[in-house]
Amino acid sequence: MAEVYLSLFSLLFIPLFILLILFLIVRPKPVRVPIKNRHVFITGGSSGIGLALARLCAQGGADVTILARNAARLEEAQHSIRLATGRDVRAFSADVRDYGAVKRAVEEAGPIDVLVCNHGVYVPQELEEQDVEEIKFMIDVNLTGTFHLIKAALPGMKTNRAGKGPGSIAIMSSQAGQVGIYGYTAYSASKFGLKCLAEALQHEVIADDIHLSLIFPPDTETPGFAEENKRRPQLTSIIAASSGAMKAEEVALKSLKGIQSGTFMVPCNLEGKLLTVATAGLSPQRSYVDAFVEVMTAGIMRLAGLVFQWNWFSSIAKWHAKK
Ligand SMILES: NC(=O)C1=CN([C@@H]2O[C@H](COP(=O)(O)OP(=O)(O)OC[C@H]3O[C@@H](n4cnc5c(N)ncnc54)[C@H](OP(=O)(O)O)[C@@H]3O)[C@@H](O)[C@H]2O)C=CC1
Ligand SMILES: CCCCCCCCCCCCCCCC(=O)[C@@H](N)CO
Repeated sequence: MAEVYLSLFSLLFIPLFILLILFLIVRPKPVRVPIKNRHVFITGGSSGIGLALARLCAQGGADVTILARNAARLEEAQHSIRLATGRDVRAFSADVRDYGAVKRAVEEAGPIDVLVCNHGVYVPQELEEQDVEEIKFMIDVNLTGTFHLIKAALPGMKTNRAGKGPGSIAIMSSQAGQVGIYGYTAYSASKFGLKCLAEALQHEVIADDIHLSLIFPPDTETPGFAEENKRRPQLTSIIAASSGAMKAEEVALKSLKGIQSGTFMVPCNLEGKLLTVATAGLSPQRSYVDAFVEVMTAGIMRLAGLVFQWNWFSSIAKWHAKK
């Protein structure tokens, strides 16, 4: 009998003890990042997820600035946001690959409270088939472009931060930035790079009350995705379908909630939640509840991940057999 009580006790006590420890040690500490009356700067704000997020932030009372290359699409976006929210947003035409142009735009826009690096390009193809120029294009826009943007914006973000409350740098990754998949060698590499950038940068800017969020959407219905689909290898689509598709507005809503709660890794759907727990590794975690889930399910999540890999390699083998 005593043994039963003892095992019952440890069954309850050990998890509660872990929960208490996590409550005490999770870092950085929880934070709220407001957007009302604050300057939110969104790259790629003229289309898809960025446009949906710009509209949402304008609705929430933020002063929104958007940046992209194509001036006509920027103007269209300004018009549609004004129609939907009654608010004016500012727009800058620049290529994130051009550091000088990014710096000029960011300086003219004025100090930023919430920087959303959402711009991105994706041209899927097997590495052997893909032109070197296309590989460089994805790395330059997605990864180097984000470096340019953050470098240009940081001095302004840090100025008088103490008087303005918490700031945020949000980076649009992808579920293909959590696991490498067929057809995405360059794209996944560019998105994985963003994760390392965010982890290291969080250490550097925590003392300035600036908080990083990495957002990991699945396939999302956007103009860019429609283009991608015209040339996406069949196997890429098969593997990507492991995670359900979303609408740009849904991803924008998850993104905003993640930014406002200062969450470091922001999943967008149920599969994304599993993927985020499975790939938690040594990432910062502010929520002791999420940390508890990560600790308690680590083994079973690894098992689930291996089952997914088994399934993906089976699809690849089947596809080759059919050829
Ligand atoms: N849609 C999806 O399935 C998924 C998308 N994502 C990520 O979400 C982000 C947004 O994607 P989505 O909304 O689909 O994309 P869209 O192609 O619909 O929009 C991309 C935006 O980025 C801008 N942009 C592209 N290149 C540059 C550049 N060199 N300099 C400045 N701005 C640029 C575009 O404007 P312009 O061309 O005028 O410069 C446009 O505003 C990307 O980072 C993408 O990787 C992640 C997971 C899934
Ligand atoms: C342990 C549990 C694992 C759970 C599920 C794993 C599901 C992985 C699916 C990966 C999908 C990648 C989509 C990328 C979309 C994208 O970025 C392009 N459309 C271009 O933007």
